[in-house]
Amino acid sequence: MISLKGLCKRYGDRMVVDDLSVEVKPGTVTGFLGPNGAGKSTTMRLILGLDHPTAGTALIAGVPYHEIRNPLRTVGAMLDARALHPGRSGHAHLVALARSNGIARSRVTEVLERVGMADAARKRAGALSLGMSQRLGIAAALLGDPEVLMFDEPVNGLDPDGVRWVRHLMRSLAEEGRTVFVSSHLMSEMQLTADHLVVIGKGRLIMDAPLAEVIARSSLAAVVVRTPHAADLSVRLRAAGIRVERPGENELVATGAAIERIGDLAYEAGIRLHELRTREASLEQAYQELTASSVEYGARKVGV
Ligand SMILES: Nc1ncnc2c1ncn2[C@@H]1O[C@H](COP(=O)(O)OP(=O)(O)OP(=O)(O)O)[C@@H](O)[C@H]1O
Repeated sequence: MISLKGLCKRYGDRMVVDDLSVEVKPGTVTGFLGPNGAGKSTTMRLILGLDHPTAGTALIAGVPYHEIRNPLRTVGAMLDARALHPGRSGHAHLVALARSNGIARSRVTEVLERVGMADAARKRAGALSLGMSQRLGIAAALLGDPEVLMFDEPVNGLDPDGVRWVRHLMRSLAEEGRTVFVSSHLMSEMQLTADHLVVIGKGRLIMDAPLAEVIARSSLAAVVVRTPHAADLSVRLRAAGIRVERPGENELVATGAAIERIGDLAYEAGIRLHELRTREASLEQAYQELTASSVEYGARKVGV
């Protein structure tokens, strides 16, 4: 579990993380979304004690990072896959990390196998492709078998196979009961990976809800009806306060009401239906609506 309470970070006169209160729960993949500069990486850095909050707290398993006795065994993170000594092999990097954290050397082999790079880990880190560096960064995060995992843009620059692999890994880590907190700009991928979403804009919380709810709340979510009496039904639905569009002679699209209500109103009016279905918005669409007013390459100025 990761708990943020009133978390704030100010750089100069900019509030880049602004009063964030969120609980990131175990057993789920929580996607962390927001436009460029929204404050996602800063929030992750604050959680990992790499920066000090201006106000508020960030706790992992109930304690601030600097009070965790065995950090690598409690939380694993990949913030920047390229942050490795380029001359050292991936294997040597993990062995050093394991040694300095009291983790058995056998665990290095285990995690390298889990990320599918048992062989490539013998190469110099500087000679690894971006995809392999990402895998190595993920291996390092998994080394201490931690209950909490954080990944900043883990699929950045990966090919479709790599993206799919990361998705399955995130899902299996959550199924093992771990807390998985992952940022990404790839909405189509997040829609397939995350159970829950935390969306921020200009450092502030915009949404903290299950993925399904975020998508259902989109104004583009609608009920599509096909009926030979579309004109009659439109009148009935509008009278009931439902927004209706008529894209075709025998078709209408209703928003702002559940599918059951549309079906009941049609039944009560004795109107025959040939089709009644929901139209889901994509996460991309829902996200664009949510963040429309936050897409700006700057944060709120303090006191403004
Ligand atoms: N050390 C720093 N000093 C001053 N400003 C900073 C510092 N680190 C980040 N910022 C600023 O804080 C804001 C938030 O940056 P951050 O990297 O957390 O956003 P992000 O949501 O991760 O963005 P992206 O999606 O582009 O990675 C940006 O305006 C950035 O320029």
